[in-house]
Amino acid sequence: MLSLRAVNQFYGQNHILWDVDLDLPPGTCTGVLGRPGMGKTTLVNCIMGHLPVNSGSMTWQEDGAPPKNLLLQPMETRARMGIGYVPQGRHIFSQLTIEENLLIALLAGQDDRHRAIPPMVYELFPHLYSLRHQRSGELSVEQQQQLALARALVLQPKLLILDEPTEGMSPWLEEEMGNLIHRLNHDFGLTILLLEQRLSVIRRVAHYFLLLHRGRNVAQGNVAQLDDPMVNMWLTVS
Ligand SMILES: Nc1ncnc2c1ncn2[C@@H]1O[C@H](COP(=O)(O)OP(=O)(O)OP(=O)(O)O)[C@@H](O)[C@H]1O
Repeated sequence: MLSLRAVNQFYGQNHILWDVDLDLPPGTCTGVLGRPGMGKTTLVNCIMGHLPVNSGSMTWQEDGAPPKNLLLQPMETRARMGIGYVPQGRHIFSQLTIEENLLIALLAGQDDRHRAIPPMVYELFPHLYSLRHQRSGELSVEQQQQLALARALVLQPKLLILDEPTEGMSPWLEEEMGNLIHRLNHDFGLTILLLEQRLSVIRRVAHYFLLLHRGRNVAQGNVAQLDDPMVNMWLTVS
């Protein structure tokens, strides 16, 4: 579905991503791990087109369709092509109602396929349906995270990118979020790229992992290979 090869990115003179390779096969869930500041969000910003890539390639391919050079697609087109994004910190419009937040997200679709909020959104989040006329700023952390997810789903993405979805959540809510991510991946067939500090979540829902350290992928593979020595070397903060 998405392949990155030798992606490099700079903030001014600072070289942030170094030759990053990543493959996201359709229907898989991949966790991106790393200590704070190691380049996870920068990588996603490059995929979404929020930041320019200095060198390397990004190829998007859907079943039976010819591959597309993602780097040639403007930011708005990437969302329409099927890449959904839930940013860290959610960034919902707190003065607007739940429904207004969802309708604004729908505007980005700009075509006949995206005229109404798809039924699966309120099926997944029945609470949001009953509260749909409530201002988003009045929602709990969990409900706000659900809204951020729902907003990314209104354009019915094929790839969903989640940046720290369990941030600020209790262990119980973390488990609920894990269930939801698993459902989106397993039952709805979404390909998922999950940036997550909590190893328990990655181990539970991801098939593959990519470990970033100072902007380089120092390890990647099947999530079963993510053992304690690797965790101690690259993830434990001393
Ligand atoms: N706007 C910016 N201008 C300059 N440098 C930046 C900018 N944003 C991030 N950086 C630097 O890029 C590096 C990678 O940051 P990034 O936010 O991608 O890391 P991260 O792994 O997502 O961290 P976190 O887990 O804290 O979100 C860091 O050294 C950071 O200081």
